[in-house]
Amino acid sequence: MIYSEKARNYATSLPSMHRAVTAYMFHFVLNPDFLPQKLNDNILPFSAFLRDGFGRRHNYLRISLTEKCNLRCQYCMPEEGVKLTPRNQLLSTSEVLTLARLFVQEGVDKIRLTGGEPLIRADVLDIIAELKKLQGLKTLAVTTNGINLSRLLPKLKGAGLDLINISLDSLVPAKFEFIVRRKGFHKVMEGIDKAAELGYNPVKINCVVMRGLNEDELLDFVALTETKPLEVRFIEYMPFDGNKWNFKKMVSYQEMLDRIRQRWPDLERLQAGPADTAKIFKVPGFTGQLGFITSMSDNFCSSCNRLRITADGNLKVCLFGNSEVSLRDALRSGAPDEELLQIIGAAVGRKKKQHAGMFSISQMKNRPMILIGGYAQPSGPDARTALSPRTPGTLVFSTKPMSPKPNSVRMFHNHNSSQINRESRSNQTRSSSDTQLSHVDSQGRATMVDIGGKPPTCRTATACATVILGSTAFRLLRDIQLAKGDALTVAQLAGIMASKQTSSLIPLCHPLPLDHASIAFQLDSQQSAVIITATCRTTGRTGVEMEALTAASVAALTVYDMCKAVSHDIIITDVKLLSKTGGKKDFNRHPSLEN
Ligand SMILES: Nc1nc2c(ncn2[C@@H]2O[C@H](COP(=O)(O)OP(=O)(O)OP(=O)(O)O)[C@@H](O)[C@H]2O)c(=O)[nH]1
Ligand SMILES: C[S@@+](CC[C@H](N)C(=O)[O-])C[C@H]1O[C@@H](n2cnc3c(N)ncnc32)[C@H](O)[C@@H]1O
Ligand code: SF4
Ligand code: SF4
Repeated sequence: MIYSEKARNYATSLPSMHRAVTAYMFHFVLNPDFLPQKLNDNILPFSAFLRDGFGRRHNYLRISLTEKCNLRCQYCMPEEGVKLTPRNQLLSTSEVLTLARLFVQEGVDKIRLTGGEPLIRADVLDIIAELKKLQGLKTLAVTTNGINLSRLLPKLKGAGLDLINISLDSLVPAKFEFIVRRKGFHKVMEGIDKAAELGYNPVKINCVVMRGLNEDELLDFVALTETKPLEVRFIEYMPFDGNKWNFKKMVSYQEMLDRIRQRWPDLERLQAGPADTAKIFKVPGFTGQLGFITSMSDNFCSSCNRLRITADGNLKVCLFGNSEVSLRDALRSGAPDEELLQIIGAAVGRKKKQHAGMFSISQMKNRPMILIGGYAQPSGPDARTALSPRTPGTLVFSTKPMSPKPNSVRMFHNHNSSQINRESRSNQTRSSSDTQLSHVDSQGRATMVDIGGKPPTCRTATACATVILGSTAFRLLRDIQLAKGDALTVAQLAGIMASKQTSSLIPLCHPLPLDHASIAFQLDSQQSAVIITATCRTTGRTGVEMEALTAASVAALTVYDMCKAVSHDIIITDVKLLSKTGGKKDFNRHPSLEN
């Protein structure tokens, strides 16, 4: 990074004609890490201001034209909308164009207009027409929700729009309206058809896949590519400020691919562009293709070529980074190009190697997606309503889907708890989307179930174990005459301590704060046995039966250990759960033993 900084500083002192070449050479000479990668790169110099410390060249600029939107997608923005930046603080048409010109001059050759909803900005046609005049800009693209598309597209095309990406998360009109909280399904479909009719190929369709909401439509979306020139891209649901992202809502690339491969086993992987967000596939013989945008499970940061300008004029060098610098302020204070470039170069130079991973980014402070441009934030109560396991009930949409399967009826419901709750696996017949084991991921590896979204409740569990001692050991234990001492006192402490260690012993068990743990003994002289009963209580999101079972088992082992000098013929048996309460379904084997 130091090398890049030096290159930039020196370069800005030169006449602009020599700047890029000189900065390039400095980079080459001063940065030892730079050489091997450069040899693989395009030989042409690229502005040092747009190259980061990892050698990534940022030739793709995403400009957010507005913070406003005519939809309220649950994963992107709260129903009431977001607090909007005052109009005078948003970039004007000429400011957008000035900044775009500067970036294109430095090497940006692709600009995507996004938002909010870019097509509700009144001057969008003028902006496109003016951008199109920039020398060096090869691709001008828009990402839109498609509501205004069929009406505007002929003019957008006339103004020079090269590529169009359209968001569509459901093929079921009622579900579409539920997700976006507005009407408009047919308008979006018309927009998609219009794009195909005007020759856009592929027309990219962005579908954010969310568990329990639209994951059951994957195959229907793929089927759309049979005859239409579409690239349907399944996007892993991403966390943004306030969007209540939760690991369990995200359907991973691997899981999606597995499901699609079950239907189309000969799905072919295609070669994607080096900086593409999507991994591309095709069903042989289909007109279109499909893709997966795997920001969460397999990030594509190493080939990142993106920068973004927010509608209020901040440069954001990473979607998941929260450092921003105001180009608007610099522009309005009359900063010349050189100074703007210094600001841009410094920000690009600070860009991190990659985002911090899905757990970290879900914790970090960032803008809501709607205010970044590119995707938005589900926030507010409704996002939870749609997805949270707290919400009881089943939402059923019986509207006939646009599906090639004639009789299928779409349903979506909050079945999350069946997937996250270790208590509730079981006898129920499961839907196909439910068949995955809760402790096994799509690759068959162990996973700890995410219980973060469940409400804490008071939960108890009682388990028992029986230790058959034989008459001599039984008598010595009962009369506290064992050489090792009072077996039941030691076993009682051992059981309590073990209950607190359960999550360390059982790999996929959650650590739980125990409110109480107790061990009781019954002496059965007929059987010469000790019956151990362990009860645990917590206020938490998952049950305590493993704690109770662990406590009973370890107490039993301790009894064994205390008595083994007397007999090796000791049997530990009947380790079982007797009861549990406070979860989705209570369980009671022997009501008489319940606490
Ligand atoms: N991690 C990450 N994901 C991004 C970024 N830009 C876009 N995406 C993801 O890509 C999805 C679709 O974005 P689009 O606006 O269609 O843009 P795009 O994928 O760059 O489009 P193409 O130009 O067709 O490649 C978004 O919803 C994000 O999931 C980025 O900079 N970083
Ligand atoms: C913020 S929107 C802006 C452009 C336009 N309004 C649209 O919906 O296409 C850009 C893209 O981000 C995606 N997006 C928004 N929130 C997201 C999230 N939480 N996770 C993944 N993608 C998201 C949207 O589906 C959309 O394709
Ligand atoms: S994703 Fe966000 S910006 Fe795009 S249509 Fe939905 S609410 Fe609007
Ligand atoms: S997360 Fe940041 S570094 Fe990674 S691809 Fe997106 S913008 Fe680039």
